[in-house]
Amino acid sequence: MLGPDPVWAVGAMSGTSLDGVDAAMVQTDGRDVLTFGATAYREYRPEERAILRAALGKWPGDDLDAALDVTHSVHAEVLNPFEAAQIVGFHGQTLAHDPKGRGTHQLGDGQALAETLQKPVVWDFRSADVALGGEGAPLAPFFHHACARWAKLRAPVVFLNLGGVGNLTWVDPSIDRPEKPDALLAFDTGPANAPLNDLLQERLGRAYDKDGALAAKGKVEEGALELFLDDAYFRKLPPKSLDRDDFALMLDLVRELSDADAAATMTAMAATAVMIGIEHCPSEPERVLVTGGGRHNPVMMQMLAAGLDCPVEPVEAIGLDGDMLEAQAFAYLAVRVARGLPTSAPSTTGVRAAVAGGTISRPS
Ligand SMILES: Nc1ncnc2c1ncn2[C@@H]1O[C@H](COP(=O)(O)OP(=O)(O)OP(=O)(O)O)[C@@H](O)[C@H]1O
Ligand SMILES: CC(=O)N[C@H]1[C@@H]2OC[C@@H](O2)[C@@H](O)[C@@H]1O[C@H](C)C(=O)O
Repeated sequence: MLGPDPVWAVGAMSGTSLDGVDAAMVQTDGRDVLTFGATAYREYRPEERAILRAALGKWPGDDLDAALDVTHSVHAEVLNPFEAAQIVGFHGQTLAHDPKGRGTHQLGDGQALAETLQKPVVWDFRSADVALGGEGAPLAPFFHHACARWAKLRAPVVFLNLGGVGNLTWVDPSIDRPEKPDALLAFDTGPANAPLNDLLQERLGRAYDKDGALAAKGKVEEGALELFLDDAYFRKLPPKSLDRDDFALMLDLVRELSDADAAATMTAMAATAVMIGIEHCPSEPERVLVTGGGRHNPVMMQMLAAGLDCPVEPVEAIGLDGDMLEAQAFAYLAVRVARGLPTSAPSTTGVRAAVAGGTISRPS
C-alpha cells in the first residue's frame, strides 16, 4: 500500500485525563521524522466526558454503544480536515489496562473510522504487544527515539510525559535503531495528574490545579509521601505500566489534609515517583525533556528540578510541541505498522521480541 517514500500521516490521541482529542500530522518514512505538520484539538463537551468516564473500566462485550458513538463522532470531527494525510493512526480511548490479566482496551472501531474518513486507519496498537507478553505501554518510546535523532541530540536524554499517568523514556540517540537492545528503556513512572485532578474535582469542583496555584500555597506532608513511596511498584524493575486508577487510594493518604497541603503532597508524589524512575535508567540523562500537561505546572517542574541533578526543561527546548507529542507519536507509529516495522521491543514494554503492533483497516 505505502511505498518506501515519506508519507504524511495524522495521529489522534485521547489521553487518560479525558480532556479531549489531539490530532497532529507528521511526515515520515517510518524511520525518520522529516517534518511536523498541522495540529488540532477538540475538547470533550461535559456530556461527552461524562459518557466516557462512565465507560472507564469496561471491556469489549460490555455495553459501550454510547461511548463508542462519542469516540467515533469526536474523532471524525477532528480528523476530517486533515485531507492531506495518506494514513491515520487512531489510538482510541483507553478504558482499561490490565496487561497481565484481561489485556488492554482502547475504545474505537478503526474500520468504521476508515469508512468515514475514506483513508486507511491503523488502530488497536497495544494488543499484539500484550499477546506477546508485553505491557502494551508505553508506545511513544520509538517515536521519542526518532525525535531525539530529529533534534540531532548526541547524549542520552529522558523524555518525560506528565499526563494523567507519568511515563518516561531513556533514549540513547547514538544508537541508530530503536529496537536495538541498548537504545531505549521505558516505563510508567507512577500517577502524575490524574489523582491530583480527581482531588481538585472532588473537593473544589475544579478540573485541575491550574499553574499549581493551590499546591504552591501548601506544604508537603512527608508522612503521606513516605507511605505512598512504600508501594512495591516503585521498586519493581522496568518495563512496567499502570492503569489510570491504579493509585486511586492516594486520595485516602491526603484525606485529612487541607486542600493546599493535599495538593502540594500529591504534586510531590508525582514528582518523587519520577525521581525514583530516573534511578532505574541505564545512565544519568544529560537532560530531562518534559511533555504533557504537567509541564505547565510550575510547582511540579520546580520539585523535579530540585530533586534531579540535570536540567529539567519542556520539550519545546528542542523545538517539539509538548501538547502534541502523543498524537504525533501515533501518526509515526501508524506508518511503522504499515511498513511492517516494529513499534515496541523488550526494552520498552517487556515484549518477548520486537513487534509491529496495530491493525490496518482500509475503506471498503
Ligand atoms: N496550566 C496548568 N497547570 C497545572 N496543570 C496543568 C496545566 N495544564 C495542564 N495541566 C495538567 O495536565 C493535564 C493534561 O495533561 P495531558 O493532556 O498531557 O494528559 P493526557 O494526554 O490526557 O494523559 P496521558 O498522557 O496519561 O494519556 C490536565 O488534566 C492537568 O492536570
Ligand atoms: C494503556 C495506556 O493507554 N497507557 C497510556 C497512559 O498515558 C500515559 C501512560 O499511561 C502511557 O503508558 C500510555 O500512553 C502513552 C501515549 C504511551 O503509550 O506512550
